[in-house]
Amino acid sequence: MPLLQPLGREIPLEPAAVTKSTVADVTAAKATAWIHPHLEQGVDPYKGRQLRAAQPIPQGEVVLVDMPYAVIPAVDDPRTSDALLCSHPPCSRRMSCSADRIACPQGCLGDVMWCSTACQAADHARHAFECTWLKRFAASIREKRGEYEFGMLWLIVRILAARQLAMSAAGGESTTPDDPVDDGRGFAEGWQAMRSFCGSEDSWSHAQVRAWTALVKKYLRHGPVLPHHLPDREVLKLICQEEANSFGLYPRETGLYPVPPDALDRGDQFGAAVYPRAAIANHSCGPNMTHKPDQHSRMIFTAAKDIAAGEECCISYFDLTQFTDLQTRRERLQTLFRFEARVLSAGSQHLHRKLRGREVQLLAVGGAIGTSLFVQMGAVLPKGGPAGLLLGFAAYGTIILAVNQCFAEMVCYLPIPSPFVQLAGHWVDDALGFAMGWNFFLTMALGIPYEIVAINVLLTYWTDRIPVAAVVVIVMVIYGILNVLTVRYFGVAEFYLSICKIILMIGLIGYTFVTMVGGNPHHDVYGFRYWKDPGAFVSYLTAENTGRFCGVLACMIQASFTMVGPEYISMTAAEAERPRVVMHRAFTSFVWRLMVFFIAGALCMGIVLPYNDPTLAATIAGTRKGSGTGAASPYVISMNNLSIPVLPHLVNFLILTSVLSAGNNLVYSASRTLHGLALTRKAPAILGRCTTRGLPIYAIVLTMAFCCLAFLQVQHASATVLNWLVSVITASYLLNYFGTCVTYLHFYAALKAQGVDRTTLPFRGYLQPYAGWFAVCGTGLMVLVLGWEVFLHGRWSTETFVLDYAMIAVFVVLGVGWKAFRRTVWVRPERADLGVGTLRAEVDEYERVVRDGFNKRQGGWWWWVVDRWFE
Ligand SMILES: C[S@@+](CC[C@H](N)C(=O)[O-])C[C@H]1O[C@@H](n2cnc3c(N)ncnc32)[C@H](O)[C@@H]1O
Repeated sequence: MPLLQPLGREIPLEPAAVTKSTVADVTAAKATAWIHPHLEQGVDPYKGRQLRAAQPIPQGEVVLVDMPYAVIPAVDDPRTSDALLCSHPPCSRRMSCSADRIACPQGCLGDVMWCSTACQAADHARHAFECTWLKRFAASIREKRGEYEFGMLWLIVRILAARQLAMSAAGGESTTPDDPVDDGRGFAEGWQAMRSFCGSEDSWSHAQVRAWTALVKKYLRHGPVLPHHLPDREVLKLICQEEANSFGLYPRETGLYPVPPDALDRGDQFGAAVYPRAAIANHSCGPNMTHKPDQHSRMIFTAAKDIAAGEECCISYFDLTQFTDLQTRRERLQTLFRFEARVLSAGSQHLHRKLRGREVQLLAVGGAIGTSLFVQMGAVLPKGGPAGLLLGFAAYGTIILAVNQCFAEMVCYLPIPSPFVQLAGHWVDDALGFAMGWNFFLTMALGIPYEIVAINVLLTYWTDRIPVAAVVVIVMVIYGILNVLTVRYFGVAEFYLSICKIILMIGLIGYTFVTMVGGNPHHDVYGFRYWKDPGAFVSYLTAENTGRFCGVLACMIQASFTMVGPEYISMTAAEAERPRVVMHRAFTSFVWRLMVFFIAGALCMGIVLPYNDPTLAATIAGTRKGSGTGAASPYVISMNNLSIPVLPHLVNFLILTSVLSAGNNLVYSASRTLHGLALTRKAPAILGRCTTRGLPIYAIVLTMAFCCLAFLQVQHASATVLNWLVSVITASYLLNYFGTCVTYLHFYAALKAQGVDRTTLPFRGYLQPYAGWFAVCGTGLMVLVLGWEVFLHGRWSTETFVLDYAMIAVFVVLGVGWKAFRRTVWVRPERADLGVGTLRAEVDEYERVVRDGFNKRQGGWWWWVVDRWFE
C-alpha cells in the first residue's frame, strides 16, 4: 500500500496506548513483537497469506504488536513538527518540537533527529549507511520528484540499512539471521520477512515498473553512496513489495466498523513503516481489527469485535470514515492498492459478486422460459383441453409455489454457490448433496443440447439448408464467448435476451386479447368460443371424469417441465451483489412471473386455438411440415388461421432468441453446479478452480462438452432427440425439487432444535413446514407418475419407461453409492451446521459492509424503469 497520504488539516495527537493493559504490559515489558496466542498464519488461495484466529479472540484484546523493520517520519516541516520520530529504530519515539532533539552532525537532513544522545550513539552505524545518500540526494529528490517518491526511496534505503546492519552483526553473511519467534508459529522476522512479502513486478502496471526502474538506476544502485551489494532487479523487487506492504502512520486508530456517527478520521500522517508480521493482514471493508501505531511506532492490532475460531483477522487499508460507500472504497483499492472485487469473500467461495438485482431477475426469467412455454406446451392442449391445460398448470403451480418458498428461505439465509446442492450435504446427508448435485448438473447440461436442437428446428421455419452441424458449432461458439468473457458480460447478454422473452410473452398475451375481441383480419370476435366448442375439457385416453382427470394429469406433467425457476434464481446466489436483498426480491417476484408467464400462458393458449385444431394435431403427430418448429407453436398456428401476415415470422424470431438465451443460461447454471460440486469435493478439484476474474473455467469447458450431444440430430430426427431429452430432464427437475424440499424440512427442524427464531431469517416462507411437506409430497408424486401412460392397458413402451424413470435410478445409485463409498451420516437437526463453517458469517459481514454502498441508482430513466420492474 502506498505509504504517504496527502497531508490534511492539523489534528492534535492523542496518546497512543494499547487498549488492554494486561497485554500492554507484556508488550511494553518486552518492547518487541507480541503475537496473540490464538493468532496464526493462513493462506487464502486468492488473497495470499492471511492472519487467522485459530481459537476465538474476544473483542478488545490486542491481537498483534509488531516492531517496524524500517520507519521514516513524514512531516510538513521538521522544525515545527510535534511528530518527528527518533531515528533509532527500536526507539522511533514521537518527539515534540519543544523536546531536546538532536540533529545529524553532518546536517544530512532536517527530518533526521534523535531523542537522546544514547539513541544517537546506538544508531550510529545504521545512520552512517543512509547519511551520505541523504546528503547527496534528499534535497534534489524532494524538489524534482516530490514528497511521495522521496518517502518511498528513503524507506527503501532504511530497509537496506537494516539489512546491512543485521548482516554486519551476523559477520557479513549474505542473509540476516532471523530470530525464530518463541511460540514456534513460524512468523518470519527481519530480512527474511521482507523477502516473503507479497508484491512483484507483475502486481504493478508496466508504466509504474518502468518509472521505478528508472528511480533504482538513478538513486538506489549499489555503490559508495549506497553500499548494499544487491542487483538493481532485487532493489526493484523490494520497491514492488514495499509499496504493497508498507503502513502509513496516523495518530488515531483506523478500522472501527460500523463507523460510529461521531467518529473522527485517523488524523494526519506522520510516518511510514514496514512491519514483518503486520504486513500479513489483509484488507476488509468491514474489518474485525483496528490498527494504530503506539508512541514507539509499534503497530498495534486490536480485536474490534469478537473474532470466531477460523475467522480471518482483517484491518482496513484506508480510513473508513473518509470512504463511506462501497463504490469509492472499491475504486480506492483498485487505484491505490491494485486489487479488486475480492474485498470480502462474502460466502461466494471465490466467485465474484457482480450481478445486479435486475440481472439476477432476468437470469431467472431467462432460464425459466424457453421453447417449452411457447411451443411444447401446445402438445398437451389436445389432451386436456383449454380448461384442463389451465387447471393442470394451476395445480402444478401450487406445488412450484411451495417449492419456491423452500428455496427462498434457505438461499436468502445462505446465498452461496450451488446453494441447494451444498445445503443438502450439510443439513441432510452428504449423499443427498452428491446425488442432487450431479442430478442437477445433468438436468442443466442435458438442457443445453435440447435448446440447441430447438434452435435448429426454429431455423428450419425459414430454411432447412443450413447444415445441422454448422448450427450446433455456431451456437457453441456463442455460448462459449458469452460464458467465458466474465460473468459481467454474461449477465448483460442474458439481460437483453431475457428482455426479448418478456416482450414476446407480453406480446402474445396482448395478441390473444386483441384478436379475441375482434382485432384480426376476419374481424372475428371469438372470445372464449373454443372453451364451448369443442369444449373446455378433453376426456383423455378414457371416458368421462376419469378421462378428464387424465387430461389434467397430462397437463400437470407438461407443467412440471415448463414451470421452473427457483433453481435458476438460486444459481446466481453467490454472484449477486447484496445477495440477501437481491435474492429476496427475486424469489418474491417469482410469484408474479408464475402468474404472468405460465398461468396466463396456459390460459392464452387455450383461447387462441381449439384443442382439436387439425393443424395442431398434424403438427404433434409429425405429419405436417414444420412439426417441432416455431410453426408448431399454437400462437403461430392461430396467426396463420387468422391470416395474419409477418407476425408469425416475428414470433418465430423472438422464440429463437428466447431459446438461445435459455441455452446460454443453462451453460451458466451447469458450470456453477460443477464448480459447487468441486468445492465440496464431490467432483474433481480442478473443476473448482477459477481464473483471476472469478470464472470457473474448467467447469465451463466440461459443460460446453455436453453441447456435442446436439450432434445426435445429424443421425436422428430432431423431434425424436427433443422428446428423449424432455423426458429425461423432467424427471431430473422433479428430483431436484424433491431433494431441495427434503433439505428444507431438515433446515426447519434444525432451526427449531437449535432454538433459532425464524423471524430473524432474511426470508421467512409462508405456511411452513406445511408448504414444505406439500412440496415434498407433490414433487415426489409427480416424479412417480411421470410415465403413467405406459402402465395403461396396451400402452406399454420400454423406451418411454426408461426415459421417464432412468433418472430416478441414476439418482438412487448416485446417492446410495456415495453413501456406501464415503460412509456419510444422516445429519441430526441439533447437529446441523447452520452457519456452514464461516460462510454465513461471511455473508452477514458482506451484507453489513455493502449496505450503504449500493444506494445510488446507476443510469437514467430507462434503468430506473427496469429497476422498478426487476428489483
Ligand atoms: C499487505 S499485503 C497482505 C498480505 C498478503 N495477502 C500476503 O500474501 O502477503 C497486501 C496484499 O494482499 C492482498 N490482499 C489484501 N487484502 C485483500 C483482499 N481483501 N482481497 C484480495 N486481496 C487482498 C493484495 O494483493 C494486497 O496487495
